[in-house]
Amino acid sequence: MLNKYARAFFTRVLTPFAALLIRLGVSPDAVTLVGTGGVITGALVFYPRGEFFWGTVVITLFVFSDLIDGNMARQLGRSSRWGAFLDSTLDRVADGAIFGGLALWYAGKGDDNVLCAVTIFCLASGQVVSYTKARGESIGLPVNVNGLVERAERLVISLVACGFSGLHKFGVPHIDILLPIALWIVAVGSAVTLVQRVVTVRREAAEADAEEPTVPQGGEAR
Ligand SMILES: CCCCCCCC/C=C\CCCCCCCC(=O)OC[C@H](COP(=O)(O)O[C@@H]1[C@H](O)[C@H](OP(=O)(O)O)[C@@H](O)[C@H](O)[C@H]1O)OC(=O)CCCCCCC/C=C\CCCCCCCC
Ligand SMILES: Nc1ccn([C@@H]2O[C@H](COP(=O)(O)O)[C@@H](O)[C@H]2O)c(=O)n1
Ligand SMILES: [Mg+2]
Ligand SMILES: [Mg+2]
Repeated sequence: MLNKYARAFFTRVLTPFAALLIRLGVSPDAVTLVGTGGVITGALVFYPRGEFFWGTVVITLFVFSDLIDGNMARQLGRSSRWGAFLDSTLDRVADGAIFGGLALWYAGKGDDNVLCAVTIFCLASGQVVSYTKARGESIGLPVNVNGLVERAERLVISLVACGFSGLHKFGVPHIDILLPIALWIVAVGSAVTLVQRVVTVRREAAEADAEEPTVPQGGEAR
């Protein structure tokens, strides 16, 4: 949903900044790499210590690089297969760091086994949700579904809740309840999205097999 409705807005807002980076000689790949490095640093330095506010500020500053790199590549007319691969692969790394950092908090000083498990479920299910699309497309299916909770939703729900929960350390009472609520929402939403995508791939695969029973290249069991 966000990908559909918010992307156009952020493209307009970020295009001048992307153009500036191009004029400065920065490459899209450099933005992808630096952005991911910033997200990993923010997540793994701050979240395991329960510093949710500052962790979220750092992550937010860098996570928008994911919208800037593609924008730069398109302005340059240099959208490439390599760029698409790098972008998607590093998305998975960044997501792993964000939910991994939160899981480390709950496994350590946060001391909550249930929320630790929910956070690990968010991490794993988010990665599998993305994999369903990538694998479905790699065997030649359109995978014509996005589902309830895509990556942008997972990030916005988690980061907004995390940032506000961090205000608890500055004396705002009860606000830290937002993070557990958000993690449960992301966990349930990701499970629903997974089912939506698997059902779609199953239907599309059956239709494709009925038309052409040969397994496409790269489609063998892995
Ligand atoms: C006192 C209050 C304290 C609060 C502190 C700060 C609060 C922080 C608030 C918000 C931060 C959230 C920002 C997160 C936005 C980033 C979203 C983003 O990067 O989305 C990525 C996505 C890129 O798509 P790609 O095509 O590159 O990625 C594909 C995707 O990963 C697929 O995954 P799947 O969906 O299948 O699971 C993969 O399959 C595929 O391989 C991969 O290529 O971009 C979008 O989707 C575009 C939409 C972006 C919408 C952004 C909405 C932001 C909303 C609110 C912003 C609030 C602004 C706050 C600014 C604060 C500044 C300090
Ligand atoms: N280093 C990069 C990053 C991205 N691309 C291209 O942009 C597409 C992703 O666009 P976003 O707006 O979601 O970032 C990606 O599929 C590539 O085509 C690139 O070429 N190089
Ligand atoms: Mg990107
Ligand atoms: Mg991306």
